[in-house]
Amino acid sequence: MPTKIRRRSLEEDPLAYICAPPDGETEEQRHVRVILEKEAKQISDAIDEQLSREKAQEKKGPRPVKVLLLGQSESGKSTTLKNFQLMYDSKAFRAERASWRAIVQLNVVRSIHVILDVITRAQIRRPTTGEDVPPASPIVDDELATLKLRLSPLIRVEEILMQRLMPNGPDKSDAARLAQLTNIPYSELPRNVNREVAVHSANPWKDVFKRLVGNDTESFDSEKAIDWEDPSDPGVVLHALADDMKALWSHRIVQTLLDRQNLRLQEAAGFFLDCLDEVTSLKYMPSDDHILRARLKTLGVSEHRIKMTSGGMTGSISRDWRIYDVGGHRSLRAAWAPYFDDMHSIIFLCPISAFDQVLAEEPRLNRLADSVNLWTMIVSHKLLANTNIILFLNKIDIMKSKLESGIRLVDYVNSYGSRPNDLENASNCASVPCLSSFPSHAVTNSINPCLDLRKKFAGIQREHSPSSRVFYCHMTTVTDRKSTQIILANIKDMLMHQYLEDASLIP
Ligand SMILES: Nc1nc2c(ncn2[C@@H]2O[C@H](COP(=O)(O)OP(=O)(O)OP(=O)(O)O)[C@@H](O)[C@H]2O)c(=O)[nH]1
Ligand SMILES: [Mg+2]
Repeated sequence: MPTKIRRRSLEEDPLAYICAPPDGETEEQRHVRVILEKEAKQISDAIDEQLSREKAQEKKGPRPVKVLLLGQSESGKSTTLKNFQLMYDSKAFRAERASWRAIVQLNVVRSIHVILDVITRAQIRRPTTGEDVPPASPIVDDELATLKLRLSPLIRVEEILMQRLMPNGPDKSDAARLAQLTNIPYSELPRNVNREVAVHSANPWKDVFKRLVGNDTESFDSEKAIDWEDPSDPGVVLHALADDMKALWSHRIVQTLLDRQNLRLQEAAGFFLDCLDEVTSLKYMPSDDHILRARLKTLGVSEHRIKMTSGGMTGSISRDWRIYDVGGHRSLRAAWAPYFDDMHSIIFLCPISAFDQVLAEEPRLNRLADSVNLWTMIVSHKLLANTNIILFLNKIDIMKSKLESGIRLVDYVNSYGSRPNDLENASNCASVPCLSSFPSHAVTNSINPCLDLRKKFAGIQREHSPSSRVFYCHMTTVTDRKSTQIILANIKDMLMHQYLEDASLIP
């Protein structure tokens, strides 16, 4: 029996609104949610304790500059952190290169599994009776069926990679959460479609991958870190299956099937099928760009310490920075709040290209609408009243290619009207109703989100901030190193300057 739960409004309690249970929650779902919330509360209390210990410690020296990355899942938070590391802690970034090789390999296997699932569905729906299958639906021929069979060793590759990544098995709490959200037992979720690779922040990143790189912690340069002679290295199987994977990806029927299902794999996170020659080569080592494009979901909150130096008229100054990367999945957002106190700056990422998508964890909620709800919650939060807010309207590259391919904004954003379907117009469109007023259960066609995103987000910030504050907005593609590094360098200098001003070191 669905239980009616009164939704608290954004004005009453923004955080409760954002974390509110989905409409029509059943008793069983409520039971699982209550257990998970209890777990989350315990974690949150432990974080509070840890933070107050750290604060006591910090009083002994100069305060570090603290930056919190926020935004929904797949908005680009971890990718922004990677850019920071690449620029200012390149030794640590290099040390992780061998580990990212495994993630890229997992990403490749995942994309292939998505295709194999599509083929399986097409085979099941073979039009023997003709019911509910369009007459022009492509039939999986023998060649494709054989290719599918030949690629079955990839299941073993995935298992080996997952075992190395998570020697203690998948994170059960995440499994429970995902199962609860989809109503399908976790063990029965389609392989690789919903089972995203995720590593909990409690597992230190490098420790997880020591298993891949061996015990020599000093051998940071990746060539030496990998045992190239290891016959069980997943790279060997991937190399052997490279031609079959390429044949599958370029197969006419596969492309038609993907098209029919509106599956735009090229725009999905962790897409590497267009460079299979490179990523399946025997001595493959991911480039910086591949690392930025690799997808690994974040669970929990991880803290990254980087020493930053800023030069100026008064000489150069070094400070410790703490950058916090959080998981953006809906069930993980309750862990954000303990970090709000004492934060210098928030970088909030909104993937604007997601205007035509819904949240994986709440399929009735448009992703742009979710970002706007989150944004409203963040800017109106009292604990963040004096925190700088930097907004990244991210994934501009995907936005551009979507608009160019004819995906019509008007189909998702009613207020866009008959304006031309291009990026410039999309980002300059004015006169739009307040996004936060549209119902969260609305499906894309009936919502009325604004298209003047810059103006709209800035307007919400002005309207909802408890007091006036520093606010910057950038249109970003954080997988693009060059443009992102310019933006991050500016942010670093701005925050350092402000830090010194606050400490009265600059008049
Ligand atoms: N094309 C493109 N891909 C991007 C961009 N920003 C991020 N991505 C990719 O999107 C995927 C998700 O990015 P992440 O940084 O892992 O997202 P996140 O916000 O940390 O997600 P969670 O950890 O689930 O909260 C990765 O594969 C990134 O490479 C962008 O501007 N353009
Ligand atoms: Mg992340």
